[in-house]
Amino acid sequence: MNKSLIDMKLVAPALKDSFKKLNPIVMIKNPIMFVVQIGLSIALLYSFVAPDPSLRWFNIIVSIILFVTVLFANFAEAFAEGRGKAQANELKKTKKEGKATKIDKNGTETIVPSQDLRKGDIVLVRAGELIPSDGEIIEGIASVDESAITGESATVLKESGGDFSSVTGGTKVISDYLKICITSNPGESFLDQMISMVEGAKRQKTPNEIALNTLLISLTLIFMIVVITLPFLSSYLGIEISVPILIALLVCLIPTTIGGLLSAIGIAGMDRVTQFNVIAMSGKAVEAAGDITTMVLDKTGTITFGNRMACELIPVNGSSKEEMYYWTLIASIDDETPEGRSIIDLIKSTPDITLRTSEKGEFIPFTAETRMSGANLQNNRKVRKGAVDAVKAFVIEHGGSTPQEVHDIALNISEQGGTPLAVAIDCQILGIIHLKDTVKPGMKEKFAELRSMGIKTIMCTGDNPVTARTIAKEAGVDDYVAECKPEDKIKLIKKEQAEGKLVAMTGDGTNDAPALAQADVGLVMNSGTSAAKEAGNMVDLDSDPSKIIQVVTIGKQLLMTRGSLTTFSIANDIAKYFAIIPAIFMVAIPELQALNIMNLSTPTSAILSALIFNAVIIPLLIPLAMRGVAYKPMSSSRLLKRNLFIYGLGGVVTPFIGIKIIDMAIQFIM
Ligand SMILES: Nc1ncnc2c1ncn2[C@@H]1O[C@H](COP(=O)(O)OP(=O)(O)OP(=O)(O)O)[C@@H](O)[C@H]1O
Ligand SMILES: [K+]
Ligand SMILES: [Mg+2]
Repeated sequence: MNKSLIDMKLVAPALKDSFKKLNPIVMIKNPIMFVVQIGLSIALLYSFVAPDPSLRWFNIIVSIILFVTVLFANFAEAFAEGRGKAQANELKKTKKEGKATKIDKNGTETIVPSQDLRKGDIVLVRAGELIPSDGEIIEGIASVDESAITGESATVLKESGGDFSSVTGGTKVISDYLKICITSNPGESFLDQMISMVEGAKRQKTPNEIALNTLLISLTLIFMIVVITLPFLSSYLGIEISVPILIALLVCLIPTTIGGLLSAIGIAGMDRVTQFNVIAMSGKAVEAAGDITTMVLDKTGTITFGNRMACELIPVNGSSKEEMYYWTLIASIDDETPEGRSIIDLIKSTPDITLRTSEKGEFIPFTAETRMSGANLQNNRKVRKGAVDAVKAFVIEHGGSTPQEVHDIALNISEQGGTPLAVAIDCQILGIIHLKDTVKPGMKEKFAELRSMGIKTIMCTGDNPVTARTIAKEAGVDDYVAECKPEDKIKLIKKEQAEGKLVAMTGDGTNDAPALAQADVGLVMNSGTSAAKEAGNMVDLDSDPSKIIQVVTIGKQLLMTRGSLTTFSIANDIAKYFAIIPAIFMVAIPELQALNIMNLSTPTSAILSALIFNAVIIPLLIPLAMRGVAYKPMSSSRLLKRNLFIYGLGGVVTPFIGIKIIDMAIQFIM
C-alpha cells in the first residue's frame, strides 16, 4: 500500500474516465463545472450559427478552452479516484477464491462457497487456507498472514480468548488450524467495507464539503446575475458584448479552480489515511479528525509499550516466598492476559520454585470492572490478585486487613511508573507483584506537538493514581484519569463533548465499544474485537494505537488544503476580473485604462489568456491537492492567518503573472 500518491501509471485510465465523466448526468453533481459545460454548449452553438461570422474563430477557440477546462476538472477527480480503484481491484482478487469448510452441529464437515457463509456459522480453516470471512476464534491457535489486508508480510499469532481472537476474511492461516465462528453476513465483511471505502463507491460529501459547495454555488449564482445584466448596462454605453465573451467572463469569475479540485482533495485525504494503513469508514471521519480538540488515550499499550511484564514478586505480611509464589501461580494459571502470562513466566524461571498444584476450582478471569482475577477453590477458599485497592476491599470483606507495608511497597512501585498487583487468599494479603511498563520513546514530543495544535490530551487508565501520575508526567499528557472503568471513559467523552469539544480515542476491546461509538473519531485496532470495529469509524490495520496522533494531523491537513485552495481560487478570480473587464470596456470608456494594470495586448488576447490560465491552473494544482499543503503544527488562528497570506496573496499575484505570460505567447504566435 505504500506507493507514492502521484502514480504516472494512473494517468491513462484517468484520462479515459475524464471523458466518461462528461456525461451531463454525472456532471450535474459538480454544479460549477456543469455551468461551464452549459457555457461550452452555447459557445459551440455560436461557433456555427453565430450572427457575426467574423467572430467564428474566436468562438471556436473559446469552446475548445472551455472543453479542456471541464476535462481537466474531470481528470483531477478521476486521477484521485484511480489509486483507490487499483487498490480495490487487488482486494477483490483476494475475495474471489473461496471455498470454506463448514462444520454443522453434529460435527460433520461440508465444503461450501465462502460467500454463502452467514453470521453464526462455524468453519474450520487449516494451514495454507484463506480465512473465508470475518470471525472470532473459538478453538485453536495459529499464525495468520494478514498481508492481503495490511500489506505487511509479518504474521500474527491468533488464538481464542483475549485480545487476539478476531480474524479477518481474506487473511491466511500459515500454521496449525483455527475453528472460527463467523461474525459477518455476505457483503458486510471488513474486506467488503474496505473495498467500497477505497474505491470510493460509498463516498458521500461530508458536511464541510456540502457547506463549501453551497458557498461556491451562491458565488456562481451571483456572478451569473452580474454577467446576465452586463449587456443591458453596456448597451447604454453603446457597447455590444457577444454571448461567448459573456460566457468567458462568467467562467473566469466563478470559482472553477476549487470547483474542479474539491472532490479530488476529499478523496486524496482519505487516500492519505489509507496510505497510513488506516481504513476510514467515511470521509466524515477523516474530516472530524481534523477538527479534534480533545484526545483520549489509554495508558497501557498506547502511551506505554503495554507488554506489562511481571519483574518481581515481593512476599509481605510474613508470608514465605514458597507460599506467595504458590498462590500467585494458582491465581494466574488460567489468566490469558499478557500480565497473567508474564507472571507464570516469571515463576517458571525462578530456579528454586516448583510448579505443582493440586488445587481444583473455578478460574475467575480478569475484568476491568473488578480489576482482579483469581480462582474460587473447591474447599471454598478464594485466591485473588489485582489492583491494590480492589484486593484490599476483597480482604476487608473477608474480615482481614492490609498492613502498612503493602501500601509502602505499592507506592514505591507506582512512583516508578510500574503497576503493583496485590495477591491474597481470603482475608490475608500474601505479596505484591511488580508489573513493569515503559513509556514509548518520543511521546513527550508528540504530545507537545498536539498541544501546539490546540489539542488537549487526556490519559485514561485503570491503574492507581500514583502510577497514572508518574506515567502522565513522564509522557507529558495534559491530564489523566486514574482507576478509570469503561463507563468512566464514556462519561469523560460526554463531558468534553458537552463543552463543545470534538473527541478522538483509540480502543480495541469489547469494553471500549460504547466509548468508541460515543467519540467523534474512534480509531479501532485491527486486532480488536468485531464489536469494537463496528463501533468505531476508523480501523488501524497495524494495530498501533498511537497512530491516532498522525491521523489527526492528516485530517487537519485535509481541512487546510481545502481552505487554502478555496482562498487561492477566489483570489485568482479577482485577478481575472482585472484582465477581462478593462478589455471589454476600454474602447468605449478610455478612462478604464486606469484599470488596465496588466497592460495586455488586445481585448481578444486578454480574454483568451484569462480563460487559458483558468483552465491550466486546475491540472497544475492537482499535485498539491493530492499531497496536501505542507503542515506545521500551530494553533488554528495562526494557521489561518498564515494561509490567508500565502494563498490569498499568492492567488492574486499568480494569475497576473500567468495571464501576462500567456498574453505574450499569444502575441508571439500571432
Ligand atoms: N490479569 C490481571 N489480573 C489481575 N489484575 C489485573 C490484571 N491486569 C490488570 N490488572 C489490574 O487492573 C487494573 C486495570 O486494568 P485495565 O487493563 O483495565 O487498565 P490498564 O491496563 O491499567 O489501563 P489502560 O486503560 O491504559 O489499559 C490494572 O491497573 C491492574 O491493577
Ligand atoms: K474561475
Ligand atoms: Mg488494559
